[in-house]
Amino acid sequence: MFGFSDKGNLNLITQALEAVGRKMRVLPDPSTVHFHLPGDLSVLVHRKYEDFINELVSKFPHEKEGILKFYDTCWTIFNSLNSLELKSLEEPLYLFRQFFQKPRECLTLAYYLPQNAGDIARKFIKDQELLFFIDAECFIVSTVNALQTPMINASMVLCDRHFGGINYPVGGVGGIAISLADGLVEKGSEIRYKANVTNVILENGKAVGVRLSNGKEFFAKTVISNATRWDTFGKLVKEELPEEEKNFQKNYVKAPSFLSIHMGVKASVLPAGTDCHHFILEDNWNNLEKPYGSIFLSIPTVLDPSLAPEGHHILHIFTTAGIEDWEGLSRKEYEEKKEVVANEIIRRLEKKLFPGLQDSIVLKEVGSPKTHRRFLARNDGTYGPMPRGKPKGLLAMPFNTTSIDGLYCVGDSCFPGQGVIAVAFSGIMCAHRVAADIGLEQKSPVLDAGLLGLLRWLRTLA
Ligand SMILES: NC(=O)c1ccc[n+]([C@@H]2O[C@H](COP(=O)([O-])OP(=O)(O)OC[C@H]3O[C@@H](n4cnc5c(N)ncnc54)[C@H](O)[C@@H]3O)[C@@H](O)[C@H]2O)c1
Ligand SMILES: CC(C)=CCC/C(C)=C/C=C/C(C)=C/C=C/C(C)=C/C=C/C=C(C)/C=C/C=C(C)/C=C/C=C(\C)CCC=C(C)C
Repeated sequence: MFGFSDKGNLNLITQALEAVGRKMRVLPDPSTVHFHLPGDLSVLVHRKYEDFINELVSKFPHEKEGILKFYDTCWTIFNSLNSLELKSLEEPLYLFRQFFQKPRECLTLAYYLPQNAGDIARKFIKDQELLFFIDAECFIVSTVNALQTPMINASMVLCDRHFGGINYPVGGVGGIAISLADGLVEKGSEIRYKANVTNVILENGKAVGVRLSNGKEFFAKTVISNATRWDTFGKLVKEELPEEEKNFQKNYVKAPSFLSIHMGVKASVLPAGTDCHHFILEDNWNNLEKPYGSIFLSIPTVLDPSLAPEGHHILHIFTTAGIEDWEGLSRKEYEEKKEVVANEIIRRLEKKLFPGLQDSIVLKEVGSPKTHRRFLARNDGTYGPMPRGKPKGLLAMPFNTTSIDGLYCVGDSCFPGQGVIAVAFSGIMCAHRVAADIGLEQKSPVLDAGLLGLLRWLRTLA
């Protein structure tokens, strides 16, 4: 996980837990990911920045200068981000204060806001294989290539992995939700589980509450939806799609979902010193973004052996997959297809990394895009938004307010997009905007109207 460090302003998981009086024990991951790429290009992203740069330069010595310039630009952006107090970019008083206190940093961010990582990489780097590598660097966090990945988001992940580092919460990532929920309840909140919202209740065009599938209704001053914008406006709000959302859907499509395999294997199948995270694209760069084209693999027991019985490891293997492949099958066909597709992926891993993998399996569970759709209640099981074409960086991403008074959105279909830290930031922004709107924080209605209008107009330019 990103966001778990004890320094800077971007350790948003640490901060969220702290806010509710919780702290989790974490184990530092010595690397972010081990890339296994076409042409037997192997790159380990070490935690220490210098080690990573040395490794990358050793593979592309002729591009040393370009590599340094590209990643240095990322650091300029990251340092600007990390120096700001993170609050709502839709709240003008805060925004002006930040511009006044940190003009250089804010202007840097404003300058890079409409730009993408691939264009910047091309300014400094000519080697096509290295540009493909930058595509892979972006793809693992955005599900699209570098030309479609906003530079701010790329900089955030390409630097924070070295600054705050990747850290593993002992006991597993499920502990994060449990700790947050415990802390919230202790602070006086109430959480309703198995509460399936089917409607946002509107009164005179204002959101005033929600209705559940069991018919119960809840009323409030403010409704915040963490469902995707496609679900919020396609299912929960029964009105015609507002113009703002039409614009969002014009600029963004649903990213594919995942096929996920969770396996328990005999420990002996992994060579000593195996890294925790791997990304595998065997022999054709053109397959990077294709469904089932590349394979993600995490082995959490490398860091936290207590998760599996002694002598065993857990493998979480996943690859992008679209819902359309999995619709219209009978139960039997569906189960058979999961088996066939999973076995093929396991065969590829066996060939590339772990000979004997198939015979070492003790337990195997396969989830399809339908599983993601069912258990996460996400439209088509989507991983999040993906630009339809080449985006203008983050310019078109909607923030938290919506065209319906009293209704706000958070999550990965809001600025700045996919990723736990990204959605945590969208939560912080939303909390601040709501606090201003209900009178808990300062606000200026005149400036609000001006800024929100300006942002709306900027989005139409993208
Ligand atoms: N790498 C991974 O495997 C992984 C895993 C999980 C999350 N993530 C990150 O998390 C991000 C997603 O975070 P998010 O918060 O936007 O989405 P989310 O899907 O994690 O959270 C949305 C929540 O809303 C609930 N919900 C949806 N519809 C509902 C309804 N009608 N009624 C009641 N509850 C409803 C869901 O159950 C879910 O708990 C992704 O972009 C991804 O980067 C990554
Ligand atoms: C408003 C205007 C107009 C202007 C103004 C200017 C300014 C001031 C601006 C500002 C801005 C800001 C602050 C921004 C922020 C941003 C952020 C925070 C971002 C973030 C991001 C993040 C991200 C993207 C992340 C991501 C991550 C991820 C996705 C991850 C994932 C992972 C996975 C999938 C795993 C892997 C595994 C393997 C390889 C195995």
